[in-house]
Amino acid sequence: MLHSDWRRIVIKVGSALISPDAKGCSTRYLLAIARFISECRQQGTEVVLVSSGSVAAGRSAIAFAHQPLPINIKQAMAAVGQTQMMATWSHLFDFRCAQILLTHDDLADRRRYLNIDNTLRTLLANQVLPIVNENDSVATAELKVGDNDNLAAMVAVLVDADALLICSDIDGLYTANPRTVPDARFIPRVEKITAEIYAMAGGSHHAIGTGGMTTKIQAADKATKLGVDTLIINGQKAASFDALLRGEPAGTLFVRQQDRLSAKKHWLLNSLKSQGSISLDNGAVQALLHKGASLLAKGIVSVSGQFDKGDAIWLCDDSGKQLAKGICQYSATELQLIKGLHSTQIAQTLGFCPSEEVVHRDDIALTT
Ligand SMILES: Nc1ncnc2c1ncn2[C@@H]1O[C@H](COP(=O)(O)OP(=O)(O)O)[C@@H](O)[C@H]1O
Ligand SMILES: N[C@@H](CCC(=O)OP(=O)(O)O)C(=O)O
Repeated sequence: MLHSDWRRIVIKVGSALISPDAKGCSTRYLLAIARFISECRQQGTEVVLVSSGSVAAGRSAIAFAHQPLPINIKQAMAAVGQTQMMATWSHLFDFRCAQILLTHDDLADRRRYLNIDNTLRTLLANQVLPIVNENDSVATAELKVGDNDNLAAMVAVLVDADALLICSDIDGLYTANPRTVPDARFIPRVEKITAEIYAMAGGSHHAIGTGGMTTKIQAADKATKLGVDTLIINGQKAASFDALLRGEPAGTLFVRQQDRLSAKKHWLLNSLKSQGSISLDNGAVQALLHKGASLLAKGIVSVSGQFDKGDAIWLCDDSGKQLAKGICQYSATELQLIKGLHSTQIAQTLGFCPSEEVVHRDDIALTT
């Protein structure tokens, strides 16, 4: 049985597993990974896949002999390889897959961040497997996250994942790159990511990987700070997945620094500045405080301040007491129009309905 705390996981698969010979996609390693993903879903764990490999898979289609590859060549390769990569994954599953291509800008812009969050939640709720990659064909160097290890960590935080599994071509973290330092020792568990841990990491040994161990440690750093356990495992060995499915350790575990929910609550309450507030009727207050429910338009009595979709706002009772802070799916202007309405009336009033919830339960932190 998979780790019982893992209700939602993000699995990142590196280029070396998708395209081991850098000549199109191969199922050599993907079969075992696909079987693992299917098994996780059968056990009730939701999965988001972050898949590299578009550049590696499209490499043979675009003529270019020199290294490093210029950006326009990589973009053309990615445009060819992305469709091949998606087709390869889709053939390995008997459920639907969805493609999500992101740039750094999409994650930095609050409005787009929320849209991605809503899309991913909707896909998961409909048992579709989201397959995320960087939008390599359009993103310029300045717009790029740059590597899928960091992208996967951002996605793991975005979807409130319990764990991030980084599947690579090596068993996990060693004290130095074992391909160049033969007596490097394997590290099964990292309690805290320090400068010493960063110093162990070297780059990739092959031309198709991006970042090597450095970007994996950066990813683990980002994710564990926000309550996401991070594992680096060898995706070339089916035994790694069998061990995880039996609830046994595999690879290198970077232990999360604090509970995921308290990390998010801390971030919401202390890092996000509130841009406005809404007051709620008694029914909404009770649902918020005692049922852990999302906030619907029906329970909103009044709106104050000028805030935009994606801003943090205070949720107050009718005396103005601040009960919780949350990320609002609508602007203040839109809320003025839909306050007190049933969710089914939102679309006919605004002409659109990005979300039935005004503030989703995952985006609410109670003050007490
Ligand atoms: N300290 C280290 N421990 C393990 N691997 C390391 C270390 N430093 C560098 N590496 C290299 O990182 C590689 C994995 O990163 P990378 O090639 O980018 O893979 P991926 O395509 O899976 O992202 C390993 O194959 C290894 O050559
Ligand atoms: N987005 C790129 C992959 C970037 C990347 O981080 O690659 P890797 O180090 O193999 O995970 C692609 O699809 O080719």
